[in-house]
Amino acid sequence: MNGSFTGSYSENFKVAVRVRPPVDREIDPDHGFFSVVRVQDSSSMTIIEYMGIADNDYERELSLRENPSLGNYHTFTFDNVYDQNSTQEEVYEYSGKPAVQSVLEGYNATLIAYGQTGTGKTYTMEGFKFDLTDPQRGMIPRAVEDIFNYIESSDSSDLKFMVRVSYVQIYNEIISDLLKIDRTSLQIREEKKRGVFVEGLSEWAVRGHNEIFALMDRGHTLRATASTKMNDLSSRSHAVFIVIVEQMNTTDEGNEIRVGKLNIVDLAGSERVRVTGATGKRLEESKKINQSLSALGNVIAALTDAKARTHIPYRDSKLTRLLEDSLGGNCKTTMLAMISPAFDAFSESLSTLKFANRAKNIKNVARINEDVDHKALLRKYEVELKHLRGILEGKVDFAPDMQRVYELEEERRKAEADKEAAIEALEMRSREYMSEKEEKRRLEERIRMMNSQMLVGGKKVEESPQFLIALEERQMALKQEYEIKLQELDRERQQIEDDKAQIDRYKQLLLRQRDIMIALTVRLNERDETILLLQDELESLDKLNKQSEEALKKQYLRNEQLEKLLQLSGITVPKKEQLMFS
Ligand SMILES: Nc1ncnc2c1ncn2[C@@H]1O[C@H](COP(=O)(O)OP(=O)(O)OP(=O)(O)O)[C@@H](O)[C@H]1O
Repeated sequence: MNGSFTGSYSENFKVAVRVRPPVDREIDPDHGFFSVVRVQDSSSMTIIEYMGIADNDYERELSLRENPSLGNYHTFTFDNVYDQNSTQEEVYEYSGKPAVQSVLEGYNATLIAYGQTGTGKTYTMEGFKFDLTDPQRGMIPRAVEDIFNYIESSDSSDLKFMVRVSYVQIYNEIISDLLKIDRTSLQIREEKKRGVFVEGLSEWAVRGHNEIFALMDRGHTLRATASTKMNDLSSRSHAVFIVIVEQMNTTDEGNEIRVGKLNIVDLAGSERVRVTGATGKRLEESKKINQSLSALGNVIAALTDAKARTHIPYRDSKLTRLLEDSLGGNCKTTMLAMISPAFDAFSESLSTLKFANRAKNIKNVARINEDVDHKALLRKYEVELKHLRGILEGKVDFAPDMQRVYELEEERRKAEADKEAAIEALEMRSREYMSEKEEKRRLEERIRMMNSQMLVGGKKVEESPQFLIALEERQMALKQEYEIKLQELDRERQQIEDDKAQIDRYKQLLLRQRDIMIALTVRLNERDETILLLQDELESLDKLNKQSEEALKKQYLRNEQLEKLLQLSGITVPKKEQLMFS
């Protein structure tokens, strides 16, 4: 890889801290707010650890004023420290703009937002809406605006640009593409020329900020969809928005290509790691966030170890692997650590500051990525264009096929129209998303206002008429809900009883049938016995009959012998019939 080295090492890894203003829940309605953070100037700050016994912010403040030795004062210096009054514009100007400028010069640059949940990572990175007129817009809209302003202001026809974006998420150690729903379980690869990259991650060529905002909107929607399915996914995943700016400068010596890459990293809230009592899926999520953030801590510890360790454990998590170039590699990185100024968040804030303090010692070596890859898209397009021009010129010289030219022109117009329609649809979705976001913000604002009004009234919220009415309404609604539930239960009970009665009827029927069967069986047995008796009787009668016949036969033979004897003796024997009729 060609490229010139730039800046001192420390200039390539910057750490900034932003202290957000207190939010309503951190403000005492009677005494106001007392910050545990003192910002001395634009690069140093102190966080005060209270060692006394006072148990509320007001008394703590008084006792510290009376006896400052009750405080343990932790002082830090960073490249930039932003206090609660600093504006989005200031934060971008000092911590975002230099990264964008580096990208336009062909460097890799990364902005990492780190901190406890609710400390302002999203506010700093995105703001409320992607609107170029909103003063509260964050780093991303401002960076995108700057990139396209730069491109538009370059009036040299020798300079050509191509901007591509990707949006990737790491959730439970699984990498997925937020701009292509079907691309999940992606793998990280490393090539000598390209450095570390996600294989198969979609890249979208964009022509203006609206197209980028539409794509971000799309990524948000995908994250949100997953969030409903997978229970609060968005705040429990790390997300990286990637903007690649390729520029080709045509000079007499040939084409010079520079490829700058901007990674905007929104880490999962660091305090989530401590979720206790979580079970099942949430416990798994917490463990994975814990693992990846402690892997990040280990990489930073290894990179900043005075003994100059050679092994840096990038491969311990997907997050550190993905950020390998940004942490100790070829990149200009800025870590923005966010903290709350409230006493309640003291220990989280102190650990964030210690983490950021260690990160200050990371040394990156950044190079301009010149002609990083012969497959750089701009170069490819240029070669293709040259080839097509050659063909066209050849055709014009010989036989111009005007019909084909018209067809091609028509195709081009159609493709252009399709693209416009797609862009319009994306813009519309972006607007819808923004207005939803705005609506949500307005509602939150109203709730905040109502809460503060109720407190200003000097009454406890629980005693206010609005609260009592709302309570009564809620009770009524609950009562109705229970009544409906009771009716449903009653219906179910009735149904069960009906079913039971039906089963009883079947049971009776079966019992009756069983009795009939038994009676029939008894009768059949009796009949069988009668048949057997009759058979026995018949057999003995047959026997008797046979005996009689035998006796008769014998008698008959004796009679015949007697008759013969009588005849021989001359005695006439009357016939049987004669005897019978005489
Ligand atoms: N500098 C600031 N000025 C005004 N309001 C701020 C600032 N920073 C944060 N806030 C407000 O504090 C609240 C929490 O901020 P935000 O949602 O950006 O936190 P987060 O760190 O991204 O939280 P999470 O990790 O849950 O996404 C929001 O209402 C936001 O508007």
